[in-house]
Amino acid sequence: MSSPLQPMSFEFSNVSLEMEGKAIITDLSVRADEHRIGVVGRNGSGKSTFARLFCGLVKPTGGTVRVDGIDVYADRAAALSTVGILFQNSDHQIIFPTVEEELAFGLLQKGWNKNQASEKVEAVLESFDKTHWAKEAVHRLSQGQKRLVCLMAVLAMEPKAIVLDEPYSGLDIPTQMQLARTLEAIPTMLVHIAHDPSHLADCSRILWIDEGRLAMDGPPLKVLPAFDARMRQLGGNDDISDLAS
Ligand SMILES: Nc1ncnc2c1ncn2[C@@H]1O[C@H](COP(=O)(O)OP(=O)(O)OP(=O)(O)O)[C@@H](O)[C@H]1O
Repeated sequence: MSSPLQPMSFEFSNVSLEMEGKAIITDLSVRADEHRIGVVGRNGSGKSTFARLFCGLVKPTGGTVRVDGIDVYADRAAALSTVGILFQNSDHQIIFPTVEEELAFGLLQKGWNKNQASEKVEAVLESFDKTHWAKEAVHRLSQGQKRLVCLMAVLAMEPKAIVLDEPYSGLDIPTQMQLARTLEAIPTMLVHIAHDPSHLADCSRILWIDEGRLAMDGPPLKVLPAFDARMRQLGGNDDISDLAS
């Protein structure tokens, strides 16, 4: 997993998304080719929606999303090999009863045969020293363990870019540190959504999304202190009922 960084880029061109008559993302344009990109924003600002658009899981109402030049919504087959997503909630990602089935699913979807898929699953489990998990019932694993299963399933697909939606939420500190080391070694583009700015200090670029728009875009030393100051200001003033809508 310490192979050289692969050149990658993504581009949102005037992307908008409305759901149930409400603007969730509004005219968002951004192009990036950095390998570590952070995304911050308040609850409900549109970060997870950005992640779903990035992976082509939802059709923009306007504009296009291209990752490595591929229109990820229009070309689902190419998108499968291009982008991966680690969902905020592992239970939204996991659909199979055992770890090996979960890891094989995406590969079979990609057109691999059963033998190819099971060889790859074994190799991925081995790279994480988790071969003993192969037959394990996923529902018996802890949240942190499930997160690792989801990450392994994404990595098995060898996507060129991975969106991580709050990968550390609900994990204890040792598990966070282990996961951080694993993520650090991944040679693909990582787009990391986080509430805690300290998790994004190693990113080379930060996108701050606010009310579905790009509020600020730049290096972490510029964006994170501004974001942090604004969040503290809001936290000082806000009533708990005043969640971002
Ligand atoms: N299926 C849906 N239908 C209508 N509105 C939706 C739907 N999914 C999300 N939204 C709305 O879109 C907005 C953005 O949601 P999103 O999950 O992208 O926010 P977020 O920034 O990831 O929030 P959080 O930090 O709380 O995870 C919210 O106002 C949410 O209520």
